[in-house]
Amino acid sequence: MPVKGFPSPTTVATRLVWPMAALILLVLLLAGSVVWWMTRTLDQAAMQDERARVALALNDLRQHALENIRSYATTLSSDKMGRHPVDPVGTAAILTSEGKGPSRQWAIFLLNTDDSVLFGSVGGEVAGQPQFDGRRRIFDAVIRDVRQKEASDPHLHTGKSGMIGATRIVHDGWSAYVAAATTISSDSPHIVVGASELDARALSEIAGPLGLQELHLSTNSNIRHSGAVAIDDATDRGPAFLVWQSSLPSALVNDQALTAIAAIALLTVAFAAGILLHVRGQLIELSRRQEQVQRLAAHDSLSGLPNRLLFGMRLDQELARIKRSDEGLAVMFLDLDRFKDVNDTYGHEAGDMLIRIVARRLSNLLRGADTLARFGGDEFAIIQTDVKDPRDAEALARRILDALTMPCEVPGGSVTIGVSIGVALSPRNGTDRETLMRLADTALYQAKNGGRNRYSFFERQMDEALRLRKVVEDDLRAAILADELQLHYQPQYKANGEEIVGVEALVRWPHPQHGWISPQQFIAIAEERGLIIPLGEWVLRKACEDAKRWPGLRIAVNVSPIQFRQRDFVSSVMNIIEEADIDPTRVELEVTEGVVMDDADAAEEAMMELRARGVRLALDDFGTGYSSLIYLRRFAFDKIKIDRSFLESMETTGESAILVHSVVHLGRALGLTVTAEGVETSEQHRFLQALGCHELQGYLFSKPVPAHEIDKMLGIAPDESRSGAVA
Ligand SMILES: Nc1nc2c(ncn2[C@@H]2O[C@@H]3COP(=O)(O)O[C@H]4[C@@H](O)[C@H](n5cnc6c(=O)[nH]c(N)nc65)O[C@@H]4COP(=O)(O)O[C@H]3[C@H]2O)c(=O)[nH]1
Repeated sequence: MPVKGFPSPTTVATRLVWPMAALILLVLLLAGSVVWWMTRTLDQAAMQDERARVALALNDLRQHALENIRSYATTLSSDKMGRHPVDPVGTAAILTSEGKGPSRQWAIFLLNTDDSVLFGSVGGEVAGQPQFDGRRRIFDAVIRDVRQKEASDPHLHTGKSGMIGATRIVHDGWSAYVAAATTISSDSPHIVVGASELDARALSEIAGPLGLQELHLSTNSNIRHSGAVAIDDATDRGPAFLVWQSSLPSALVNDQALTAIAAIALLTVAFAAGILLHVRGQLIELSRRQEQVQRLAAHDSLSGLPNRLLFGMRLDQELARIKRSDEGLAVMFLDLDRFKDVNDTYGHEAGDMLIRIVARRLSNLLRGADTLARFGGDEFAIIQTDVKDPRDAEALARRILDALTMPCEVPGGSVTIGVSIGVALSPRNGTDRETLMRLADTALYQAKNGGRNRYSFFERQMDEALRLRKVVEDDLRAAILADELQLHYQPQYKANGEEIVGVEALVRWPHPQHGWISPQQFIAIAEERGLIIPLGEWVLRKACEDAKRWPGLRIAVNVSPIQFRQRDFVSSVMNIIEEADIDPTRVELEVTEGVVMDDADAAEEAMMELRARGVRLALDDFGTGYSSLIYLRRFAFDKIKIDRSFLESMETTGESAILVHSVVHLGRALGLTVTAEGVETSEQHRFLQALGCHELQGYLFSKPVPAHEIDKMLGIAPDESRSGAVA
C-alpha cells in the first residue's frame, strides 16, 4: 500500500529526469553557444584577414599589370622619339610573356584619341580593331579612368605631366581579367590598354601563396564558408565575385570539436541516464521496504487483516466520504467467546488457526467496500458501509453469529466458539471516529455482560454505565486508601422476625462527586482491577471492629471468589479476626458458588482450615447457579442463603414457591442453617416461617443501615457502644 502523499519511485525518477535533462541541455546549449560565439568571432577575423590578403594580392596583380603596360608604353614612346626603333607587336609579345602575372592571353592595344586601334597584339599575334571591339567591355572601365584623369590634369601635354594609368579587375560574365591602361607620354594623346584573363592557372598562382582553395569567379557571393571579393562589372549582368573556400576555424570545430562535444554530450546523457536508473532502482527498493514496513505497521501479521491503526484511518475516510450523503455506516466490535479456552486447551497453534478461520469466515460475509480488522487477541472490528437502516447492521450481526458458532477444525480437535458483537451506527450515534469506536466498545461490553454470543446496539444508558465504570476505575483505589468507604449492616432475624441473630456487612461508597455508588456497580470492577483484595480486607477489618459493639451477634461478610483464591487468604482472615480480638465463631463468610467451582480442591482446603479455626461459611445466592447437591455435601458450609430472586417471583410463579420449599427442606435435611434473603412482605415471612426456614433477612425487617442504627436497634446507648454491651 503506497503511502499517501509519498510519490512512487517512477514519479520521483520522472521528476528527476526532466530537471536533469533540462540541466544537461542547458549546459550543452551554453557550451555550444560559447563555442559557436568563439568560432564565429574567429571566422569573422579569419575571413577579414583572407579578404584583406586577397585584396592585397589583386592589388599586386593590378600594379604588375600596370607596370607591364607602362613599360610597353615607355618603349613605344622612345621609339616615337626616334631613340630606338621598335617592333610594336613583337615588343608587346615579349613584354607580356616575360612579365609577372597574367601572361599568355595578354591582349594589348595602342589606341588613338577616339579609341580606334593603331595596332594591337593578342597572345603575341597581330590584332586590330575587330579583336579590340570583341574585348571592348574589358577595357572600357580603365580607358574611362585614364581619360577622366587626363581631362582633369592641368599639366597634360605641357611636358610636365608624367604617365597617367589605371588598372582594374573586371569580368565579362564568364571570366575575370586584370586590365590596365596608360598614356604613353605626357605629350602624346595615345593610350595603351592591355588585359589578361585570370584563368585557372592565374587564379591558382594567386591562391597558392595565400593558402586559399578553389579560387574562382562567381556571380553568387553567398557561398557557405567562402570568402569573396567583389570585382568590377564589365557587363550589365550584375556584380561578380572572386570567391574561395575559406579554411575557417568553425570548419575545424565542426569537424573535430563538434564531434568531441557530441561525444561528451552523449557520455553525459548516458552517465545521467545511468545515475537516474540507479536512483530509480534505489527508490523502488526503498519504496518496497517502506511499503513492507507500512504494511507491517498497518496489518496484523497473523490474520493479514488491517490493524487498529489502519481501521481508524479507513473509518475516518468512510466518515468523510458519507458526510455529504444520506448514507450511513455501522462500526462493529467483536470479541470471540471462549477463545482463551481454546488457546489454553489446544495450544497456541490451534488458537492461531482459529483466528485465521474466523478472519476468513468474516471476510466472506462482507462486501468489498467494508473493512474487517483485527485489533489483537480475540478482538475484531468491522466497518459496514452503505447502512441505510439499523436492520442492515442487525442482519450482518446475525450472519456473523451464525457463521462463528459453526464448529472450527483446529489442530487437536473441533471447537465451537461464540462471539459478542457491539454495534454503533453513524450518523445516529456519532459522526466521528473516537465516538463511534468508544460506543461500539460500550455496546460490546454490554453484549458480553448480557451473556455473550449475542449482539448489542449502542444505547444511551450504556454510556452512563460506562462513565460510571470509568469513575470507579479512576477513584476506587484512592477511596479505599482514604477510608472513604462505609459499611452498612442488614440485620438477620430468627424466623419469628423479632430477635436479631446477626448482621450482614454491606459496603457503601459515598462518592464526593457522584453520590452513592452501589456495590453492584463497583464490586465487579474491583474484582477485574485487582482491588477486591484490599477492599475485602478493609471490609472484614471494619466489620470485626464494629462487631465488637455487638458481642452476641454474628457478623456476616461477603467474600469474592478472587479473595478466596489468594494463597494467604486464610491467614489474612485469621490475622484480621485476631487483631480485632473477636471470637472467630462470630464471623460468617458468605461465598458464592464461584468460589468452589473455580478450583474445588484449593477451595475445599481453605474452607476446611477456616472451619477448623471456628469461622462459619454460608453459601450465598443459593438457587441461582448450579446449586449442586455435591457442593453442599462436599464443602463444609454452615448455612445456605436462598436468593431473593426466588422470593420476588414466588407470588407470581408457583414453581418458585415449590423450589423455596425444596431448598428449605434440603438444607434442613443436610443439617444446615437456612436463611431467606429479600423478605419484603408478611406473606413471605409467614410462608417461610411455616416452611421451617431458620433465619430471615429483608426490607420487611430492616434495610441495610449504618452501624449506629444497629446500635439503636440493639438498644445500645451511644456511650455504651464503646463497651460493646448488648441490650
Ligand atoms: N430488593 C431487595 N433487596 C434487598 C432486600 N434485602 C436485602 N437486599 C439487598 O440484597 C443484597 C444482599 O447482598 P448480597 O446478596 O450479598 O449481594 C451483595 C454482594 O454480593 C455485593 N456486596 C456488597 N457488599 C460487599 C462486600 O463487602 N464484599 C463483597 N465481596 N461483595 C459485597 O453486592 C451485592 C449487593 O449488595 P447491596 O446493593 O447492598 O444489596 C444487598 C441488599 O441491600 C430486600 O428485601 N429487597
